[in-house]
Amino acid sequence: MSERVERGRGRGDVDDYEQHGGFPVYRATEDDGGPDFGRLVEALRTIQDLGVSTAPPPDVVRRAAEQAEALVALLEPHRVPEGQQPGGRSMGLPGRGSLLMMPWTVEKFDATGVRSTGVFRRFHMGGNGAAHGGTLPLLFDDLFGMITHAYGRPISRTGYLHVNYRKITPIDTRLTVEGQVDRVDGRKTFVSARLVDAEGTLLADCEALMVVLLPGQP
Ligand SMILES: CCCCCCCC(=O)SCCNC(=O)CCNC(=O)[C@H](O)C(C)(C)COP(=O)(O)OP(=O)(O)OC[C@H]1O[C@@H](n2cnc3c(N)ncnc32)[C@H](O)[C@@H]1OP(=O)(O)O
Repeated sequence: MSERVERGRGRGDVDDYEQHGGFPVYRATEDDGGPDFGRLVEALRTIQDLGVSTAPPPDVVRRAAEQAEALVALLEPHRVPEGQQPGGRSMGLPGRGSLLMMPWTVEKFDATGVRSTGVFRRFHMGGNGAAHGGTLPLLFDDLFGMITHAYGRPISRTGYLHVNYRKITPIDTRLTVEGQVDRVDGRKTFVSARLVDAEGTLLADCEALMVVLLPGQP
């Protein structure tokens, strides 16, 4: 991905990252967390699934709480500042190894657009087997960040994001999201994307405005 980062630069209005605002460009790696980081993240996601889909007896709850607290104690001494943790920067892992982002896999990443596939998991569920409505903007917003970056635009933030929920988005079902830059107007980058199932049925579409940050803007 660092290669992609380099390739993306220079196409925007400002190719010097010192000249505009926003967060620093963090170095992205394939396996910054080492060979077991993917296992850890996947186990933590499964714990999130189990946390919302099990009803264990009290003694199991007590033991699970003790083990969870032991894991917290193990990891706690290793906190690092933003940009130094592998979570969110491990480009070889689903969702870049982030517990916040959808654990999806990027299939296409270039200036013509970005495509990603994956499933909404049990812990993403809102009700009746459907993904929570708030998880779709997260999926689209993260995709738009990648699209903007792949297009070579300077660091931008989302000005607005409009989702049309066309059909129920099922959990535990492989889906595809794909989008692209539609138009650039000064600091404004207009982007759009579609979420479809394996048959190509449109589940949701989204359009958004990404605004290039000015120097000093956070
Ligand atoms: C390349 C890496 C990509 C990373 C992607 C990260 C994705 C994210 O999730 S970011 C988090 C969510 N977003 C935020 O927190 C943003 C919070 N808002 C802000 O910081 C500011 O409002 C910001 C920077 C977007 C715009 O503020 P400001 O710099 O004052 O710009 P402003 O002059 O108001 O707007 C610039 C242009 O955009 C337009 N615009 C801005 N917001 C909107 C909006 N909501 N609707 C319509 N137009 C808008 C303005 O009309 C203006 O247009 P024009 O140049 O034609 O007059």
